[in-house]
Amino acid sequence: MSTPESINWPAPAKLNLFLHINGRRDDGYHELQTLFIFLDHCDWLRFHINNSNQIDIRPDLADVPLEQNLIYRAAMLLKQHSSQPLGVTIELDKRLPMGGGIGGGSSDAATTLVALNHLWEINLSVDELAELGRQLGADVPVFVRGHAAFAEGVGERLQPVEAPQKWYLVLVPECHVSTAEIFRHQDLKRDTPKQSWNELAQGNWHNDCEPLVKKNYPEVEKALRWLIEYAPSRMTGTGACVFAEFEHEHEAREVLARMPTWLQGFVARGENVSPLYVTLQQVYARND
Ligand SMILES: C[C@@](CO)(OP(=O)(O)O)[C@H](O)COP(=O)(O)OP(=O)(O)OC[C@H]1O[C@@H](n2ccc(N)nc2=O)[C@H](O)[C@@H]1O
Ligand SMILES: Nc1ncnc2c1ncn2[C@@H]1O[C@H](COP(=O)(O)OP(=O)(O)O)[C@@H](O)[C@H]1O
Repeated sequence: MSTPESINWPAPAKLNLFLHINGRRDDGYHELQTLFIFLDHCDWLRFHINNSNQIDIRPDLADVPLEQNLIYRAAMLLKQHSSQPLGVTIELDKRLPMGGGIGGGSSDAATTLVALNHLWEINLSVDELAELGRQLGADVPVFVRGHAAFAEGVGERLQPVEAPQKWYLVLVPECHVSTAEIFRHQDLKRDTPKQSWNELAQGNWHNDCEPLVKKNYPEVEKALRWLIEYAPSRMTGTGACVFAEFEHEHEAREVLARMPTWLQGFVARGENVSPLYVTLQQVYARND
């Protein structure tokens, strides 16, 4: 029988199939409309719980001090909801590129909240976990809730949607794009009119950050220029990753096989239900 220790918890990537920026609020945050889906391409976390009152993460993340690691911050936030000396050692198998616009850090945080809520027996509701997630970053709640969603406001108003299931080829340019830097930039386009979900569901999607990121990061421009020869292509989030959509896996793999050595990428299936929730259901079923 498997023990809680032997479970690998997925932290899936996301794509923003579109990212429309509708304006800027007085506090500097941006009003946006975006469509989140998950990918079956994940970081993997293993949780060894104990009573040490300590949070350890192995291995260290290069360039991210422990106190800034979103996994550590998520565990510390959750721990405040118990009076016990809760501790954990977390093994992280990091596969998602950092600063790539596919949400690896936010997803790691969400998986930590969901898994430790169960393993530490804290039993917060999904709404309470999503609220903790919101304190860590704009993208954490969608990963906590675990369903593809149309997001509005500054990203906090989520409406679950069913996106058609497709395959994606994601290219990972060799650069990190800072979300804060892009949102601060004076040349960012911020005037896409708001539309209803019914209008947006018809298509005509774009990413308002893409022209600026292409201009400032030649690696992104080069990757898009290569990919667009094979299929309509777009950037996710504030970059740097770019993606193309395919009906069938073999079509995406054929393009992957043609990828020149100066590019890196992967093929993944789009998911409406996060792989995290598939794992959580399996854990519940095992405990019944
Ligand atoms: C815009 C998205 C789309 O998915 O970009 P990616 O990070 O995925 O590339 C996200 O919502 C980002 O979420 P996340 O990366 O969690 O952002 P946060 O840590 O909350 O904010 C980083 C910085 O981005 C800016 N920011 C973020 C969200 C927003 N609606 N308006 C903003 O202006 C703020 O300056 C903030 O300081
Ligand atoms: N566990 C984590 N995984 C990835 N990045 C993290 C993590 N904890 C903190 N960070 C910080 O968050 C930044 C954004 O990470 P990530 O979520 O991967 O990118 P994006 O928001 O562009 O999709 C990283 O550059 C890193 O400094």
